[in-house]
Amino acid sequence: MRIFADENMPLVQQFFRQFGEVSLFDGRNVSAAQLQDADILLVRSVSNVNAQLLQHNTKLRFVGTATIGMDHIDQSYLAARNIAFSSAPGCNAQSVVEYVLSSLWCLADKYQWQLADKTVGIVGVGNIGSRLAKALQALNIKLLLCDPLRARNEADFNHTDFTQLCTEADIISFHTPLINSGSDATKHLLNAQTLAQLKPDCALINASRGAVIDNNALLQDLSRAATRRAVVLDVWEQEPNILTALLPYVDIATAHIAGHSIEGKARGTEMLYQRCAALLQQPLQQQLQQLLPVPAMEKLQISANFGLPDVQNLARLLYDVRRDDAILRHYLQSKGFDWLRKSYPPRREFSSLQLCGKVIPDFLPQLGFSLAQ
Ligand SMILES: NC(=O)C1=CN([C@@H]2O[C@H](COP(=O)(O)OP(=O)(O)OC[C@H]3O[C@@H](n4cnc5c(N)ncnc54)[C@H](O)[C@@H]3O)[C@@H](O)[C@H]2O)C=CC1
Ligand SMILES: O=C(O)C(=O)[C@H](O)COP(=O)(O)O
Repeated sequence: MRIFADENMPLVQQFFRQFGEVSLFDGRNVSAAQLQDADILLVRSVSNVNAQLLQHNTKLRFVGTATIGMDHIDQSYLAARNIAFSSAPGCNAQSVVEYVLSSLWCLADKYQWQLADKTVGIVGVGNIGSRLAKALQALNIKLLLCDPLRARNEADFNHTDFTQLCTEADIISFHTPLINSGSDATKHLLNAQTLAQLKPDCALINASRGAVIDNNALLQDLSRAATRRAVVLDVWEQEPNILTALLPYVDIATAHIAGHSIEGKARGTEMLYQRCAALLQQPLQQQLQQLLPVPAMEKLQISANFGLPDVQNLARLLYDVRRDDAILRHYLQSKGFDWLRKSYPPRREFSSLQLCGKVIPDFLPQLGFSLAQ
């Protein structure tokens, strides 16, 4: 069995060698000729899997993307060819939540906000959006939730229409898939018209897909003297060739790494491994927990005096998004966007640090911290 995998897929050898020979490729530049012998194809978001890429391959049985987003996969084409497909739903959801939390804390420091006075609008309340909502509730932050699909299917879902959310939110965080057309399209959901409806100081966070915000319209908006909004962008239109004119206006700019915690990426590989094992009717020989590196900090003692104001310091032990903003601003021009992603420095999730103490406040597990056994 021949397995072809993106070179940026951690632990792929360890998981997949059980099924056969693993060959690695550069996901952004992979060609149809390279993949003609693949039985199993494992990609990340930078490879468009479609008729053109698979034109020379007649034996492919499985395509897996170690990502949540699937906008790079032509699923109808795979179904028509009877090729099994899987994404990795939720694999890096916690990583994105921690990115957004770190961004909020950085903005709160920079602009001296009291986050408890802010109303955060979450657009797209799936795996990431609902975890984020739980974390923000733990921090006593007011929420508006917008998810028309959930509103249609769940009678008790407290939905706020996007237009209303635009006028009422102090901060908006986007967590939708990229949907190009139809009544729930998210492409350019935030455009010149909807940007004009926002409060002049409404902050924006986009860690979903770049094209959910019309980047040219955003540039126009941010260039206006009347606009005073804080902006966090992890994703950009036309990656890797991003609109660099936005950078001076953006408070936190990162290279599509919100989901790139060690756990988030490796969980994606493991989910595809489990799916493949089921498809090939093979036993599971590997488990992520055994393959993850030991974290630099394993345990921390919490005293009875630990309170909500201490959470930010605790979280910063593990991740501060300003590191990634600084790396982008320093290296984007000389090394490029894809280099920033490929050379991403290690980041562990909150759960890697086990908290010990007689009384652990409820808000800590709600934020994703784990308790010592
Ligand atoms: N920056 C990064 O590193 C990462 C980005 N992502 C992006 O985040 C997206 C969301 O991830 P998950 O929460 O795991 O996906 P999910 O599929 O669990 O949830 C997406 C939610 O968006 C809702 N939705 C769809 N259309 C909508 C619309 N027009 N308005 C409002 N809500 C809408 C859906 O009903 C669903 O509840 C992914 O599709 C991916 O594009 C995901 C992981 C990492
Ligand atoms: O899961 C997703 O969707 C993402 O956007 C990933 O976190 C980043 O995807 P890659 O480009 O690393 O595949």
